[in-house]
Order: sequence, then C-alpha cells, then structure tokens
Amino acid sequence: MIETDVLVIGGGPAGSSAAKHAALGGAKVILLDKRSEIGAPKRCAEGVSKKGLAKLGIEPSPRWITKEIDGVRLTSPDGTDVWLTEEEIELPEAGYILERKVFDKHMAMDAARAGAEIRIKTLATGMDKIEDGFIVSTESMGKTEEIKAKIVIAADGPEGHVARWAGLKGSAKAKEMESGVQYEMVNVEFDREAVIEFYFGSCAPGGYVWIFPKGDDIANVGLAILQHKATKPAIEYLDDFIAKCPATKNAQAVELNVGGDPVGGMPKKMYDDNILVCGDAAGQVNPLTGGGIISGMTGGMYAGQVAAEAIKEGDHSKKFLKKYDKITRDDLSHEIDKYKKVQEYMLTLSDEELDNIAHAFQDVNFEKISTTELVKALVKVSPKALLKLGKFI
Ligand SMILES: Cc1cc2nc3c(=O)[nH]c(=O)nc-3n(C[C@H](O)[C@H](O)[C@H](O)COP(=O)(O)OP(=O)(O)OC[C@H]3O[C@@H](n4cnc5c(N)ncnc54)[C@H](O)[C@@H]3O)c2cc1C
Repeated sequence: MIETDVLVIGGGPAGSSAAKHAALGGAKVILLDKRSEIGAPKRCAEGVSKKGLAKLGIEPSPRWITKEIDGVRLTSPDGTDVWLTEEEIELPEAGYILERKVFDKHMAMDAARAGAEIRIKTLATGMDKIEDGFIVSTESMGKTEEIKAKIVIAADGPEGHVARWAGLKGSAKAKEMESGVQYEMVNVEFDREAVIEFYFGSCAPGGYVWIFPKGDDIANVGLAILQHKATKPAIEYLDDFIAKCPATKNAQAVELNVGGDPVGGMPKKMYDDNILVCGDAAGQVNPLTGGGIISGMTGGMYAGQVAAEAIKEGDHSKKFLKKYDKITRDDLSHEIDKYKKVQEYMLTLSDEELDNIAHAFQDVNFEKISTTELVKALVKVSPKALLKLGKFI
C-alpha cells in the first residue's frame, strides 16, 4: 500500500494550491485527479482579479492569460447599458481572462515543483477511516490501488463526494447550486473589446448572462441560473440570448461547458479528524458572481499550510485542524456573507426594477470599480437596496 502524509483529492485550482502549500510546509504530498488532462474540459468563464492573484503570490504569465480586462458593461432587461471603463473612470482593480486548461495545469506544475507527487487519470472511488487517517481506494487505467494518508484534503469540486464519505456535509443544497452553461464562441462582435459584459433579468433567472472576451473575436458566452427560478433548462436560455444579442447572433460555438456553481456559502464544518475540505467542495465561492478560483485557492492554501503544520506536530485531530476552519473563515466569510445578501436581494428584483436601477446608475459618478463600489451605488439609488443591504456595506 502507498503511504503519504497528505492526500489531496482533486487537481483544480483549490487542490493544486493545497498540494503546493502542504509540500512547501515539508509534508509528503500526493495530488490526484480523475481527469487525463488537468484543467480540461474547463467549467468556467475564466475571469480572475489581478488583486486576487497578487494576494496568492502568483505572478501573471502570458502562458495562461488570454486577455487583460479594462472595464465592465452592465445591461438591464430593456437594454440600458452602464459602462464602467477606463475611458470613463480610473480603475484601481481590473482583471484577466485566463485559459483555464493552461492555468490549472500550471498550478499543478507549481505543486509538483514544490515537491508534490501528481497522479493524473486517478479516480478516488471510496475511503475508509482508520485510527489516525484514511485509506483511500483509487482506480487508474483499470488498476486499483489503496493510498493510506494521515490527512485527506477534499478538493473535488462542486459535485464532490469526499467530504460526505468522511461524514461531513457537501458544498451546497440543490437549491443553492447554480446551473452554468457556456459556449466558447468565435465571430463575436464586441462594442469594446476589453470589457466583460453582464446581462441581468429574466434572460437568466437567479443569475446572469456573461460575455468574457478572450482576444480577437473569441469569447466565453454563458449563463448561470437557479433552476427553481427557471421555467426551462439553462441551455435554452443561453441559445435564446445568443440568437437575440447583437454581439453573438453571428457567432459560432467551438466548445460547450456545463457545470454547477455552489452559491450557498461555506458549510458549518470544513474539517474533522484527518480531513480538510476546500474550494467548491467547501462552497468557497462568491455567491453573487459565482467566482471561486481565487477564494478556492485561498482555502486550498490555508488547508495545505495547516495540514503541513499538523504533520510536523504529529497531531491530525479535528482539534488541531480546526485552525484551518478559523483562518479560512476569518479571510473569506465577510465577503461571502456580504455577497450572499446582495445575491438574495438581486433575486427579489423584477425586470422593471432592474431597468429602473440601470437608469439611475447612468447618473452615478463611479470613482472606483469593484463589486463593493457597485453595491454602494445600488444602495444610493434603490430604497429597497438600502433597506436590505444598508448595514452590510
Ligand atoms: C459555468 C461556470 C463559470 C464560472 N466562471 C468563473 C469565473 O469566471 N471566475 C471564477 O473565479 N470562477 C468561476 N467559476 C467557478 C470556478 O470554476 C470554480 O469555483 C473553481 O473551478 C473551483 O475550483 P476547485 O479546485 O474547488 O474545483 P474544480 O475546479 O471543480 O476541480 C475539482 C477537481 O477534482 C477532480 N475530482 C472530482 N472528483 C474526483 C475523484 N473522486 N477523484 C479524483 N479527482 C476528482 C475533478 O476532475 C476536478 O479536476 C465558474 C463556474 C462555472 C460552473
């Protein structure tokens, strides 16, 4: 039987971050992923903030950045646009559109460089608790193997099973799992080519439509919806939008991506004896935007660091591992809770109310562009927003 200190299940951004930091902390680490190519197929619009990468100490690389973004377009149901671009305002924070299949692989390479052993095309099929650890069953190219680990880090994404195998709750209730669907498209006609576009209202019940440019005439065009707010499948909303939107009506898809996005926030417990849970598997996602790359990698980083400390101390108990839960909540909870409230408020808005907000936004003088600043502006123009969100801003 193979033995390791730390076994990370899932080689997405959260798992690679966990594996890298556990290895940097001196632990013997195995990172496994069921896919034959880490990062592919992507299930993501690939937007990431510069500030988020900097916080994680990740140097931006032209290998995995497809486009630098310098603005945002928000469009309400009646077609009213709010443009927030460098031409109009000073941008303290802007973002990148990644090539996730390259980015994810590079994050795994960083974990390997830090000393983690990577096993691709290796599916974790089950897990048994032993006195001080877990025995994880794996299957790779028809071969089964068992791995004994002192600490398991569950980073197996939104539909992950590993936390449940250990008796913990999964990332989100069905009601709080957004259904995402997206095409990567060519022949997209942009009004402004370095701007990310968001469309709100009944075009995507419970979520929004996005167009994220990837250079030239290429973009990720997708949407996320809450199924209980919708009257048809996500793909039908997307096809309807694409047929009507001037930017996409002549575009063609070269890739289809589908995936769940857990927007219900973090579960009550992300640790137990010999186990930590991070990334989408632990609901480490912004409930308003659905973004989970940076927050998942942040959770992964803390999980890796605490796991390495636990190995050094020889204490893999929940009492020790609780530290991960505390550090992660101290860092992520405030934002997640705040944006959960904003998301809940957005869910109450009719198309007409969204139009009224967009009309009022046209007269707002934005000094900075960030989600927080947008929410501050929302509170100023909408009495309902002030009532529901005032104390969170
Ligand atoms: C349509 C859509 C658009 C999105 N757009 C954005 C965006 O623009 N920006 C942003 O920040 N976030 C976005 N997100 C969210 C983002 O993709 C996730 O938050 C992020 O990928 C989470 O990383 P993770 O490592 O936790 O999970 P994942 O990236 O899902 O990785 C989990 C890994 O675990 C592996 N795995 C699962 N089970 C097993 C098993 N039993 N054995 C072995 N391996 C296993 C999987 O193969 C996978 O590689 C989007 C999500 C969706 C669905």
